[in-house]
Amino acid sequence: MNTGNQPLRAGGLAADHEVLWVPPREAWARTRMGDYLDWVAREQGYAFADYPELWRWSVDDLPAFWASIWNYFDVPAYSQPTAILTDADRMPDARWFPGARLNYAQAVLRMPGLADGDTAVIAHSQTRRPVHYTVAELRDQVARARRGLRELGVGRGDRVAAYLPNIPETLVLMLATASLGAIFTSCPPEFGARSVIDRLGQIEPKVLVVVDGYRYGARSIDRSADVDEIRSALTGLAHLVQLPYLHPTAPPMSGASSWHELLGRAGEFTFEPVPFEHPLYVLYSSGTTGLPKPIVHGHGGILLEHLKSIALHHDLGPGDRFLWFTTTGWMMWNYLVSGLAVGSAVVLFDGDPGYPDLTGLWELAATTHTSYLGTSAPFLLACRKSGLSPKTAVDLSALRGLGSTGAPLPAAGYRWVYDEVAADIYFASISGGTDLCTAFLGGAPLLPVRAGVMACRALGADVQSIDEEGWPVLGREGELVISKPMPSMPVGLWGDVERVRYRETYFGAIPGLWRHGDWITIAEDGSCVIGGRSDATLNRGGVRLGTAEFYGVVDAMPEIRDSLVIHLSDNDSGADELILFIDLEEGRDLDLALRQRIAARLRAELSPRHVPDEIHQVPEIPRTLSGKKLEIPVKQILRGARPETVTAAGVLADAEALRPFVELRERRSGAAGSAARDHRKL
Ligand SMILES: CC(=O)CC(=O)O
Repeated sequence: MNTGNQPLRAGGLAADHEVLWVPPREAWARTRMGDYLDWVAREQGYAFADYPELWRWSVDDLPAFWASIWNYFDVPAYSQPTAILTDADRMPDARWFPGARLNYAQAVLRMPGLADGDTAVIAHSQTRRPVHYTVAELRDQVARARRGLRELGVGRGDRVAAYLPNIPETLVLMLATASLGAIFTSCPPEFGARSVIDRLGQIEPKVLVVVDGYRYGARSIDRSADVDEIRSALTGLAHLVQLPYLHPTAPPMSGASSWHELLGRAGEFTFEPVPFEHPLYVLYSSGTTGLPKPIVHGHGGILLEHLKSIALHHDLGPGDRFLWFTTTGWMMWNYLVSGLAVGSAVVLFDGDPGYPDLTGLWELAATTHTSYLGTSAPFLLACRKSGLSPKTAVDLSALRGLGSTGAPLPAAGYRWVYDEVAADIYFASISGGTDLCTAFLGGAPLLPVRAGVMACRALGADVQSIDEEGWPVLGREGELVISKPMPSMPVGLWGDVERVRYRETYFGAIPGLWRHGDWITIAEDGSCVIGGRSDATLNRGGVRLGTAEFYGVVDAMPEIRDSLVIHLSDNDSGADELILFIDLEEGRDLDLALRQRIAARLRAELSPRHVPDEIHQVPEIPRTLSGKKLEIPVKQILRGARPETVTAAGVLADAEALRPFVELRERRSGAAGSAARDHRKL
């Protein structure tokens, strides 16, 4: 066992990625992962020399590993499990912790290591003044909301929905709902009525809690008309509760009761004991067609996964302040809430992180003494592009960790973090998603950080890269699969009683393996790089090109704010076109010189195959609300699909962003279009 006196083993690391941070010698003694390793050695007799050994055990002996997580975190339970995992080899029918009865909300509100008067929630908003809850206040609010919901008739299995932003009331509502064994779901108020109805209409909530509107940067957005439309569309809705947010003194709309009434009476701080797989919340994953997929997550799976991930991988615990910039429409919100379960205070933010400029989010981290800040790759890259230096702009002395997700972060983004945020920070780009409500790739505080590389696969996550024939491969790109069950795999899809859709969605392509839809390269040492979505592949002349490496080169050019690349191919006609779209910085134009510079860069840094056939300037790259580029919808539009059929409502950050692609398709398909195409050809 490594006692912390010897340097950690770094053998086998991908040598072509420079090391930007090395864990300090005392990392083992000081981090929660080190503490857990000591505990596993002491209590279970397993001694591991380093992270790779620990990871190997965590996936080879799933029952022993997950039992250790249950015991190390001393999960509060009403009844203990009779087994840890049954039918492990029959994914997706594996069963976790049969016999256990617990409640996620109880475990979260335990807030270990914190006293009643300690800070539990700090919330900043562009709509109202900051709000602060102590541990005792948060518990009291949840108990009140629980009583209010019960008096509205909410019980086990009922659905409670929020059309609320990332504010303490949403967190209180979620925990109160879970405490009753009812099922929570949320849509952020950026979603218009159609998007909300598409989601909530599928799960028929009994209670809906809404805001009247909100401020985003300098803009006020009133949502009363949307609330009216949503209310009329939700047939099973028994109660509408309104939180006065944009207009704090206005009475609730007709037919609605107020949030203050809901919380009017003190309640008991109690919890409904539920089985491990009892539904906790429904998240939505938007495909390119049809309604958003309603993914049901369970109490026990989410609790265990988040305890492991937030405490061991992010190294968070009592005394920490955890801020991840997210809305209530992204799984990172649910992840953030679980920060309380490890004893960290959570910092909530509702508004535009780039308002009045990109310093905004860093300033928030500074004023709230945030110790771990999470954000997205597009945000970090935008900060880099703008020449921002957070370490000189604000006091980040409390910051120990920084996280990024939403898209792969290229090496230049990592370098910027260490140059301009802090040289001694533990940084991790993480990857996972809504379907597992976690990150299964990321960092570990005992591993070095290398530019452009995720340091490891998460504990308990048997992530593999497989080739075309299904063999696991190392050191070359393959399809990302998870080959063994994880407790936070969905307990089902809403309404899919026979689990037909569930099987088809995740296990249909490769029976017995969870196919995630990404390309991944895993190195000998377990570090990994995501190469882009496997369904958005650029496959030129039979050679596969990852979108992530493409963006790494193009987005690094100072003239380019953002980019999107697609590959159009057609076996019948023999078409094989690589088309690049770029959004240029203010005052820049796509002239011949810039086209040639882009081509030269791609040729030199990647290969001649990466040089696009066409480059088009667009006013904006279409992205989802959580920052993901919409490559597939763009490809489908260029192939002739109508925009409303390629994205579900509410997916796009800006619905107008698809228009230029429709226009391009029209130009390309018309006679005038061919002339224009020739003109634009690189
Ligand atoms: C953890 C994640 O993978 C978050 C996301 O990008 O959706």
